[in-house]
Amino acid sequence: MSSDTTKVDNKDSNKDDNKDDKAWHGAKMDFSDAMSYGDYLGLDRILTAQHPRSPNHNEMLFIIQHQTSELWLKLMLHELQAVRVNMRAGELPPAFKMLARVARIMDQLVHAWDVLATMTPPEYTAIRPYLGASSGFQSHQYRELEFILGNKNAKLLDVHKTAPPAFEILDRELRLPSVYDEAIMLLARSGFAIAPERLSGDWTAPTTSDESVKAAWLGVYKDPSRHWALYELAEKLVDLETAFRFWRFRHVTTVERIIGFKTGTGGTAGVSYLRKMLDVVLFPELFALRTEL
Ligand code: HEM
Ligand SMILES: N[C@@H](CC(=O)c1ccccc1NC=O)C(=O)O
Repeated sequence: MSSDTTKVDNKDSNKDDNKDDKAWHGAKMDFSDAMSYGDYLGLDRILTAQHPRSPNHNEMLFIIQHQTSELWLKLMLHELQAVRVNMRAGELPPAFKMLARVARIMDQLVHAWDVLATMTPPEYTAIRPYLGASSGFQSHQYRELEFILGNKNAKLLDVHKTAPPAFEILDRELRLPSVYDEAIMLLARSGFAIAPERLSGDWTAPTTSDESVKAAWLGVYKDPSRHWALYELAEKLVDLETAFRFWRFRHVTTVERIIGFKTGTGGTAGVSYLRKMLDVVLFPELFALRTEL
């Protein structure tokens, strides 16, 4: 009896298997004259760009972790450049959508540390001698992200002086108003009194807290319904900065877990340098005002 049941079940599942076999019926199979998935995505280039230098199994993880991070950085920069254009044009809803996307990408990069943290100190020690003086410190896309968010530092351009395209891009970004500078210009255009020196001139300096800006954001937070768009903008920026802080924290804790307090391959003190970066505040007034609400 029970074997009969089994038989019937098998028969049924075989039938289902047959159905599954045909599920792809009609799929195009010949791409000799048509663009395929791999063609569209340039997979021949992306999937042949992993060149481990050590004989160690774990180097593939290290390479792919960084390559995928650079792709996400590329998308973040693409979105933030459009955010800036939209803010300048007063088109806030599309800017909100893009800012939300950037914060979610940053969250994804925060969680990506879980994958890298599966690499133990001995595993990394086997790879590290093959990295030479290379380091994330030299990531021009990361530096551009810091700059577009207002954490400017002209001295950090030096590392790119022998790589002309990256140098030019960073030099240009250094001189442009950041996304946060654009937000402050919006405050001014909405009628808030912003100190004139905060609205013009040298954009190459890192963001510092300004009393007039803080007073303006306070005005927004004290009457959200009257200034809804600015309120929404402020909260989107706070979301993004919060995700970025988590990323910095996961970086320094993962680095400490893997290399302890060794000097970095890029020449900095390592963990103590990365710990200092935890003090960076991208949008200072947006955090400072909270004490006063
Ligand atoms: C085993 C994993 C990692 C270790 C041991 C490590 C270590 C370090 C160290 C020591 C520094 C300081 C600069 C130096 O002297 O080299 C640094 C900077 C940096 N790393 Fe990593 N890192 C790791 C993974 C990553 C990953 C996955 C990324 C993602 C793209 C990354 C991005 C960066 C960036 C952007 C900087 C510059 C930070 C700044 O200037 O504020 N790192 N890293
Ligand atoms: N700075 C790291 C090396 C490192 O992590 C790294 C090396 C080459 C390419 C990307 C890297 N990732 C981030 O810094 C170290 O000191 O071990």
